[in-house]
Amino acid sequence: MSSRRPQKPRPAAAKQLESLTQLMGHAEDVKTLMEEFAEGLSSVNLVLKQEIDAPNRQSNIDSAIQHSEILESKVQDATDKLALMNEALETEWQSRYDLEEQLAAVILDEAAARHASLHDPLTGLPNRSLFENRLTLGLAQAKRYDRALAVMFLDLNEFKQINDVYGHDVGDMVLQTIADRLKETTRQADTVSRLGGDEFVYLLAEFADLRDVLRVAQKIIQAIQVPCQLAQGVLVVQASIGIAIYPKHGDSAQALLKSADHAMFKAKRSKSSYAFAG
Ligand SMILES: Nc1nc2c(ncn2[C@@H]2O[C@H](COP(=O)(O)OP(=O)(O)OP(=O)(O)O)[C@@H](O)[C@H]2O)c(=O)[nH]1
Repeated sequence: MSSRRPQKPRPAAAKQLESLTQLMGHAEDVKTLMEEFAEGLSSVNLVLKQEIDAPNRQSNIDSAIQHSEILESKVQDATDKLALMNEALETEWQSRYDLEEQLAAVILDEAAARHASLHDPLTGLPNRSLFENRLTLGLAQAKRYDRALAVMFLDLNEFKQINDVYGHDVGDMVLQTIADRLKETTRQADTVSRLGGDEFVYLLAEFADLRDVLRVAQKIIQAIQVPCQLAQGVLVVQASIGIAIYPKHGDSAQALLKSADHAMFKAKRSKSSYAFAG
């Protein structure tokens, strides 16, 4: 799991704001120059109009030309400033684009880190932490609406042998196959999680009565027993399930998990596929 803290884009944003403020200053300069230019041009036009009947024609023309040259240089100055502004604006756009990309990457990183902190890397199933959150939430709802809730603790039988005989990689593949089947048998309101090793837990938030819970347990048992077709051969895996019901077998997340775990051992000892707590 990555623990890298995402970079905050704040200093870059402050810099961008400063540059934009400078740009506004430039824009004001250019606006003033343009206003001066328009004013100057109309005064030159006025001089040229008056020139038609003027007694000192030559000196008036000289002064108008001089005035016009000054204006030309001001226009050149404004044009240069505009070019600078364009350049600065392009830089700002590029920097805005970079910041947006940076921000998108930070958001993706955060989402990936959050997902990794709540899921099992081998199977992609919710991990213990996410399961406990959902169980606590489910319990709060069950208490509020006076409903029952079931926790099923599931442990594969003789899984160690698979590792020992076929190797750890094959063991991993079996765990992934079982996890995929468990996902398929889980309804949207329910949660299945891998606690670690060959242990999985189920949270059943909605069911009418115990027969419903048993039906789910049997569905899980059957799904697990479907032979795993691997390059190394065909493997049949079996599981033992312990079932605890709120409020009968516990009224906290820890108490229910503990009761379901004990029931799973009871099932294992009696070689049954499942057993209820108590
Ligand atoms: N391949 C693989 N094996 C794992 C992983 N995590 C734990 N294990 C192994 O899973 C096995 C779990 O064995 P246990 O549940 O104790 O024993 P078991 O053989 O299933 O026996 P019973 O539960 O009594 O039927 C151990 O050998 C662990 O080393 C994993 O991520 N991958």
